[in-house]
Amino acid sequence: MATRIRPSNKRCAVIGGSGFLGRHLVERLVDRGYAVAVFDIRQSYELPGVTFYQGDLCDKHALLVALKDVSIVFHCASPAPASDDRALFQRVNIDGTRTVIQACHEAGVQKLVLTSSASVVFEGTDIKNAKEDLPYAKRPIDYYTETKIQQEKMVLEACSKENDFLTVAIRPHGIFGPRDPQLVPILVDAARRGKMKFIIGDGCNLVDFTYVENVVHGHILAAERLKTDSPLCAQAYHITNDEPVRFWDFMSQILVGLGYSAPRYHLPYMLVYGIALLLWLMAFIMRPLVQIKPTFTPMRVALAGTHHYYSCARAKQDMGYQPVVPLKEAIARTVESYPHLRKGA
Ligand SMILES: NC(=O)C1=CN([C@@H]2O[C@H](COP(=O)(O)OP(=O)(O)OC[C@H]3O[C@@H](n4cnc5c(N)ncnc54)[C@H](O)[C@@H]3O)[C@@H](O)[C@H]2O)C=CC1
Ligand SMILES: CC(C)CCC[C@@H](C)[C@H]1CC[C@H]2C3=C(CC[C@]12C)[C@@]1(C)CCC(=O)C[C@@H]1CC3
Repeated sequence: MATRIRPSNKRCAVIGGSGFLGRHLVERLVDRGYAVAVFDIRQSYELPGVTFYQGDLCDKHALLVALKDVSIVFHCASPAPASDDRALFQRVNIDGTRTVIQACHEAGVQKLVLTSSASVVFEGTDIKNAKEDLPYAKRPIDYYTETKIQQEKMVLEACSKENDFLTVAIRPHGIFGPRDPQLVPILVDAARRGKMKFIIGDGCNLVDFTYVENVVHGHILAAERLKTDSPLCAQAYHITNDEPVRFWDFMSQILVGLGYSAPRYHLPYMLVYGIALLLWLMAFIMRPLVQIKPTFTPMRVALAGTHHYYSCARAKQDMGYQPVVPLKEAIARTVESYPHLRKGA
């Protein structure tokens, strides 16, 4: 029988490594002495120790070139949730992830770490300190979440000790930090257009916002602790800041830090949700004629007006996870990193 040569444990690939989370992950991996291959549809930066492979993860042949001699693959590519494009989510998150698994098998990759999402259990109603054993959402709030569920199931089911291929899923929630193209820019855009005067609901709902470096730390711990005899095989792990915060306090701290006023006036949750649903339906019907992108989508309103925070006790127990940057420090670093989004800039 031919002996399979084991690729170096310090050679890994980051699929989606040009993105917000992916780039932070790549930078940390390089600091830790890994040789990194980035596979992405775009190249957004250059870094010593990193080789870029531009391609679509649905293309197995392109992937195989990037995965040569790689022992660990981090899969953190996805279309943006805001794209709301069902066919695209299906193609990239489901068909594409199937292709990633096949390519890993063919390239002799030993570990696959998937970036899933804590939202896989979120149905638009309160979630308080949920553990990972909560069932997947039966009615996911959008196509993005629907395909993240199927993606996670597929990756965890692919775990096979016999075939020397181990998998684990990380479920972050509300990632934020320097270079994030979503949370802070969307918030500032809404504030600049005078849309951040209102608090949806009573403003007491607790939410997890997780600093990007903590999410990166969770991914690297998972990869390094994933072994045949470890409890991590085929498991999902919440990775949070472990400091649930009032959604509107968090938004206010970012806004005030950047020189904008904090939202003050309360609006009933059901009223705003109803309006958002109506606007979403109108945008959907008019899609062939005109592209409308409402700020307050039903998904964002649900996220802004309900409790959704998660226990990371399993990650603490199985991989020794602890957040490395506390929330206060994380908010300060984030605010400082967006000088161009300050009021008046
Ligand atoms: N941002 C957040 O709050 C959260 C994000 N996540 C997950 O974390 C992961 C990373 O998210 P972000 O860094 O925020 O997103 P991002 O949009 O900044 O990065 C995603 C990257 O994937 C790449 N990509 C997309 N389609 C591709 C394809 N077909 N082939 C190759 N590359 C492709 C993009 O070019 C981009 O560089 C995603 O899987 C997302 O579902 C999970 C929970 C929360
Ligand atoms: C206009 C305001 C009411 C809201 C502005 C902030 C929002 C853009 C963000 C607040 C919570 C965020 C969040 C995500 C994206 C950005 C927010 C909606 C995710 C949907 C990103 C992908 C995930 O997997 C789950 C995240 C939950 C929280």
